[in-house]
Amino acid sequence: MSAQPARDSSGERHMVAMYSVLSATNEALLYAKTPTELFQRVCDAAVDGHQFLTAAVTTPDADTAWLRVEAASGIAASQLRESRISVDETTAEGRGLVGEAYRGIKPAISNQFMQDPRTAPWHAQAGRAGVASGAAIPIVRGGKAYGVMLFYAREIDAFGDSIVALLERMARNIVFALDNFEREAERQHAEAALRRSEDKFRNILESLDDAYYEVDLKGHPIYLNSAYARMLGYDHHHVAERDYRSRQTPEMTQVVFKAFNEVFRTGQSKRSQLWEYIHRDGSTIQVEGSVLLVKDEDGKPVGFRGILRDVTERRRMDQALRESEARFRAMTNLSSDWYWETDPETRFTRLESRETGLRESRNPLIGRAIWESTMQAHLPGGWDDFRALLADRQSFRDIVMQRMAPNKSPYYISMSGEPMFDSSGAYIGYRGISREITEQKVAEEHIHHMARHDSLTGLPNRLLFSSLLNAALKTAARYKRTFAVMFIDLDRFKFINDTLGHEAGDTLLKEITARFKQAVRASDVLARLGGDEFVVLVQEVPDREHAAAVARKLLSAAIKPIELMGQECRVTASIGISLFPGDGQDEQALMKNADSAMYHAKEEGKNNFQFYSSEISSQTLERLTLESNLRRALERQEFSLAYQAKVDLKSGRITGVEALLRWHNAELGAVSPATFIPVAEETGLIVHIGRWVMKTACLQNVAWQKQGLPPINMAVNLSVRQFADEHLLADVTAILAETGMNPALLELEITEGMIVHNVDRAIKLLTAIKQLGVRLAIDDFGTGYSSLGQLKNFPIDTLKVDRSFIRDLATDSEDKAITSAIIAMGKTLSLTVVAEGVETAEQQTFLREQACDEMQGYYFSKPVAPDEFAALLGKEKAT
Ligand SMILES: Nc1nc2c(ncn2[C@@H]2O[C@@H]3COP(=O)(O)O[C@H]4[C@@H](O)[C@H](n5cnc6c(=O)[nH]c(N)nc65)O[C@@H]4COP(=O)(O)O[C@H]3[C@H]2O)c(=O)[nH]1
Repeated sequence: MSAQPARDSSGERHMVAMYSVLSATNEALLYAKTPTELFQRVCDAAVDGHQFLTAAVTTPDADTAWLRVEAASGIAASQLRESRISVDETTAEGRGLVGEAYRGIKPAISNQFMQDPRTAPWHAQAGRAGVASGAAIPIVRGGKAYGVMLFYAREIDAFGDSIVALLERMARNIVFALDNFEREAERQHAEAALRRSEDKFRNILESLDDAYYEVDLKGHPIYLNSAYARMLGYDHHHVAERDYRSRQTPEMTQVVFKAFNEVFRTGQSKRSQLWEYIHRDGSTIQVEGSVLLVKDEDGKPVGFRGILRDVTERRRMDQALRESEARFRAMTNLSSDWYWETDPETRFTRLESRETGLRESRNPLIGRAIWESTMQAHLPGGWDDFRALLADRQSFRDIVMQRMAPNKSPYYISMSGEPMFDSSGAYIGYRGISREITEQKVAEEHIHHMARHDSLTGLPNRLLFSSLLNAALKTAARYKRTFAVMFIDLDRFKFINDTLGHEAGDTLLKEITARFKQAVRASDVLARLGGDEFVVLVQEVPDREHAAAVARKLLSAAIKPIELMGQECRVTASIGISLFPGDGQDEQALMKNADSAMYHAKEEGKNNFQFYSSEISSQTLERLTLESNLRRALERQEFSLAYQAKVDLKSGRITGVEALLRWHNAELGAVSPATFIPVAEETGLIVHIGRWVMKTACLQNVAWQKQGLPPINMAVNLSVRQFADEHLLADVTAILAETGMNPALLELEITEGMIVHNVDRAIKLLTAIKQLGVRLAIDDFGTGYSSLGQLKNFPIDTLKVDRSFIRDLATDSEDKAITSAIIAMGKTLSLTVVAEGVETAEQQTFLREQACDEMQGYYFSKPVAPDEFAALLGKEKAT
């Protein structure tokens, strides 16, 4: 239905009023904050100018099609709120102005409301309110009716075309305002969402451990998170004040600038850049950084953003790890040890060494446990013991493992290890080092063998013999068996050794060893106790005759001729036998008794064997007592020196003195040197004793001179063992220095036997002694094998003619001849000739006639105590 024409008379007045309504509604549009407020203000404005009785804005309920009054103003407002209006065409309430306008999307006008059948349902109500005409104007949005504005006027024909057009404009303005509200709501919504997302984003950035930055194209900070400030040691406020360049070295700034520049140019992000920053405390921190180009909506670059991670500690740890790894590697490279690690099942996972791996090839052990190799563990229970130890997670040190190398030589390693646990304390395997110790082991075994064997003959030594004897004792005692211990001493060995030299002696010992071995059974034990002493443990000896048979075999083995240094020699043996159990129940008794039986055999003329008997032991005891006392004589200060003068045969004046050793023992009394010197020789004690003699004699000589006595030569005897001692020269030198003795006054007496073999050594040693300024004399000359001709090779000063030639000078013409010859030859060699053991005037006269230089003997003086000798010398000085 179209609007009926409004009355002309009131038309203009209406239009003016309508314009003011329109401007009022426009104002409402400006100020209203919500659609409801807007609707109310529009309705108020429409009613305010009394243009309309009532104005309302309605919207249909989408579900029920009933209209909801959003806002209403004017006198019929309250009725309107209560009245039922629908947009449903099928109902009477839906066919009114509002329903029509809504559905038709155009104004529905009723200028004679009370007569209009469309508005019938509301006539009663309208009549009470004085409604004469009505207009429903749709509020059209997006081509659809959003709602309907309803106007009532008190006049008929109130809604002419121009009024309706204005109302339609009003509706459009409302729509504009609604759109604005919606846009604003959307904007606010978007803004809130943005704010929420920004907050979220910022929260995330703030909770980061890594530094986050956003800078503009000039590098000025736009946003830096707090981790950024923390990383550099500043508070948040400070760090934002300055750009990154102030916290970097100029060189680093260049590096960073280049990276940013490249990102700017290429648009490509950069990651894992390694930069350095200067921390607030001045230290340098290492940072791994990324740069991304930030663009605006138009794709124009506006800045950069990225993450910075402080990797100082990580890199320091990496570096430390690398260094420690390098150190470890250098160590394994330097040492010959292997470093190894295993998994929890003790299978090797790592094996490192200078050569990497085991000796023969690569690492056959990787992936295997050590007991899966060909190695054997040197543990009492073998690998079981080792596995038990590992199961207990015990550390172990220097466990020796062994196997045969392909060439059948033994191969040893020593292994040390400890369990490994991870950071949670869980066991993860073993680690340790191993080293090859084959050489050491072989050497140890060699030493072990050497410690138990004699190096010259390869026979068991005293130590090994002792343990074998003890083992034999146990078995024999348990099984009631008998055995014999035989002590064997070679009779002429010392002589051969002294005259033909050590080499000959060694050859002899080896030969005798071979023969003795043949003479006994394999089950018997032959050992060398030292020197020329052997011992045999003869197993299963049922009676004395059996033992005697073995002894006889040994004797005949010894006596067979042997060629030494081109000479045929013979040695004999003396054998002493003790029997188990009759002659002793233990090692000590059996050995001691066999030893004394052996001495008895010697006394019985050598080259025989003797069984132990209680009678012989007393004699042996004597020697043993002597020996044991002698061993303690030095420390007990039982030695002294006697001094025997040497006299010039022409002038009769004392020219020198010989120091002679005396031993006085509390138990044994005065023991003659002829008795104890050989024992001291045999036992080697003579070396210490001889040193003591030389030192005491020198001190005495110096003391006499200090007493004002004239300086005289001091002769000291050297023994075979002393001469053979490699320290002799050093000893003489040291004694001279210690005592302050004039070397020219010292004369060392040696015997021929000492120098005839190993002539080269003797010449060298004697020459060296001479170079000290010390004189040398040949003692007991004439008894040995040396000829005078040989003597000229030695740097000798004095020749002492042996006492045995002097003794019988008066009666023995041969001795006379020999003595004269020795004196004459000595003279031609410019040696001082001294005659020993001069006891009578005849002897003296003879010697003087032969132009012998000096004499020594009881005739002038016996060996005397130092004081006595000093008196003798003092007396002479006085004359
Ligand atoms: N019958 C007789 N004998 C006389 C006469 N004049 C001296 N004697 C003795 O002859 C020995 C001389 O010493 P020797 O030939 O070197 O013989 C020494 C020497 O070989 C050795 N001896 C003594 N003292 C030492 C020493 O300090 N070191 C070494 N290695 N041997 C020593 O012991 C041997 C014996 O020494 P002693 O008993 O002191 O015997 C001394 C001395 O007392 C005499 O007129 N008639």
